[in-house]
Amino acid sequence: MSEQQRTTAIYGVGSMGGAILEGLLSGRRDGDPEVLAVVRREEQARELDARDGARSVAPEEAAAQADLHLLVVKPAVVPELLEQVRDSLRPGSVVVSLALGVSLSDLGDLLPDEVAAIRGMPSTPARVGQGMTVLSPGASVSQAQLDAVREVLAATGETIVLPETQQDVATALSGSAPAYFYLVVEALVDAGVAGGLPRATAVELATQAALGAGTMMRETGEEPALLRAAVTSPGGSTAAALRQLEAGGLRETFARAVEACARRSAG
Ligand SMILES: NC(=O)C1=CN([C@@H]2O[C@H](COP(=O)(O)OP(=O)(O)OC[C@H]3O[C@@H](n4cnc5c(N)ncnc54)[C@H](O)[C@@H]3O)[C@@H](O)[C@H]2O)C=CC1
Ligand SMILES: O=C(O)[C@@H]1CCC=N1
Repeated sequence: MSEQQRTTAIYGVGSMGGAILEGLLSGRRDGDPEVLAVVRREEQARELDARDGARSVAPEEAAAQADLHLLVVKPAVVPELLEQVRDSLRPGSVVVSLALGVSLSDLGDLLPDEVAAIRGMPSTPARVGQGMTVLSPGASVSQAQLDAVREVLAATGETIVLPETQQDVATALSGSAPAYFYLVVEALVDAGVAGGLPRATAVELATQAALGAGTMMRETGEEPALLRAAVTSPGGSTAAALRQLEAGGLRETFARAVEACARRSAG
């Protein structure tokens, strides 16, 4: 994949594929190739064609034209989709499967030898350029191919390369994790409303607290435990709240949640 000819195709534009498409389109510069999108519904195809920088195409056409193929269909759809496009894929192109639990070994069985495979796990904040994609490249992926994939995905947020053996637990801390944070914010909002705040105010306060905490962790690089201690004034209100969270079994609940998520990812 050279800089000039890099064309990306997305197969499946649902929650996750839609988020990646938005990230890619917002990072697109004048002169960049269109992002090709494979969708099933006519109406969705028409909506995509009306967007600047996107074009809906048939699966075989995407396979023949793109250098980088992002599979964002449900895991069970991956085999039939690759069966449909495998003979159209160009030698030297790279298929990145972003489907839960689809292994490099599965991909190897479904792809021609001259097409490289990467297993990945993205996250929906890709929509606003704040996603994380955990990448595990197959043995035949060259450094140049991996760099090119990371460069394309940079428009959707961060990327990290991990061994495939860590994909399941990484899914629990990354791909699925935005949902846990939304749930925490939902719970805080309900509690704030119960305490007398207007719902919109409660959402605004809890959202800013989440954003502020995330930005502090990212920008200071300090351990979360230290940042938490800095909020916890001796004998104060935060200590009273944290004691209740610990009494409610927060850590054990998250330990079980991560374990269940990783188990589900492993199949
Ligand atoms: N939603 C999330 O936060 C994350 C999802 N994923 C993975 O992304 C994949 C998709 O998940 P969601 O977006 O949540 O599901 P979804 O159901 O919202 O989207 C799947 C899309 O694929 C389309 N589709 C089905 N068969 C197709 C075909 N043959 N060709 C083209 N499009 C086809 C469907 O019409 C739908 O729009 C899954 O494999 C999931 O494991 C990974 C990380 C996070
Ligand atoms: O829930 C799921 O199966 C997908 C994979 C990770 C996040 N969402």
